[in-house]
Amino acid sequence: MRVLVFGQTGQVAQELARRLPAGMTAEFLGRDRADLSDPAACAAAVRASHADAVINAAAWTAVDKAETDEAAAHVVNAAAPAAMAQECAALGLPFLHVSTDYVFDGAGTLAFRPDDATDPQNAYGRTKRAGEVAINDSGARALILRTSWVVSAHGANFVKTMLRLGASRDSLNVVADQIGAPTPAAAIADALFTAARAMANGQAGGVYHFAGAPDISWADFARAIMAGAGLGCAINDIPTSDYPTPAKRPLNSRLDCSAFERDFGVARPDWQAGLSDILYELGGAA
Ligand SMILES: NC(=O)C1=CN([C@@H]2O[C@H](COP(=O)(O)OP(=O)(O)OC[C@H]3O[C@@H](n4cnc5c(N)ncnc54)[C@H](O)[C@@H]3O)[C@@H](O)[C@H]2O)C=CC1
Repeated sequence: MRVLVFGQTGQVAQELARRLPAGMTAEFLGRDRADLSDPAACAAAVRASHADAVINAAAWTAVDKAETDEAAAHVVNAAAPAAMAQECAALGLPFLHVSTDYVFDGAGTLAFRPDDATDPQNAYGRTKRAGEVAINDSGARALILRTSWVVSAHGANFVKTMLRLGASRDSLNVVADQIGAPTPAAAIADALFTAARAMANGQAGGVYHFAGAPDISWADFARAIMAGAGLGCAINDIPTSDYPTPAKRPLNSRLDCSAFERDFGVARPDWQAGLSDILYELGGAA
């Protein structure tokens, strides 16, 4: 089975490259070969690929920057995936796309289910939601996998930020009223491959949630990182209101992942084990 992947240097794309299952080959398109600012070029890349399935692991992920450049983020997060999906529909290929908890408003304390009403609270979330809608409208057999708080040993993410700051500070203030789930990029890669194979064998797609377990606050996650890395940096709980950012973040990022486990047999990954693997890879484990 041959898979075309948009993305090469991102967290999920790198784990897809490292975790390619036996019996699958994959071609990875970095920005140099497929710029998502050019949707027609993305459609052409799908057409030229002769793949059995297409995975989009590339996205505009600069959440705060999207506030001031929403039009450009929209092209990358909505118009380009729409073009990919339309081409997949024309060719009869399964299309797998990664989306985000930020499509929800973050209200309440219950876990969001895939069919709950969306109401993004920031520009990034609006562009990602627009991508979902366009993919659904494309007629492609598509799987939209919403995830949250992606972490890995590469790229920019919360684990690496905490390790950098924790090495030089005695204490850090971290928001304690945003609850969600760290999700190892490695687990997302495995989930995408499982779903791609199932869909190539005829299984239907849909909108699914996939996030690590258990749910936790950013502050408690920071404590787990410091403990795992053997750093003595103390974490002080602060409310979101004490850490203003250009883009509003949802307080409740809990995702109900039961449908993905039911339909694809993949349970929520244990982020604590994933964190240990990341710290080991970075050489920072105690
Ligand atoms: N990072 C996170 O915490 C979360 C990420 N997601 C979603 O997960 C997916 C994967 O995210 P990550 O791997 O963490 O992101 P990342 O930021 O590590 O990687 C994004 C990739 O997209 C590429 N890219 C950006 N603009 C491009 C363009 N114009 N043309 C071609 N490539 C372009 C980047 O070069 C990079 O390789 C994305 O769809 C993202 O929206 C969802 C929830 C949380």
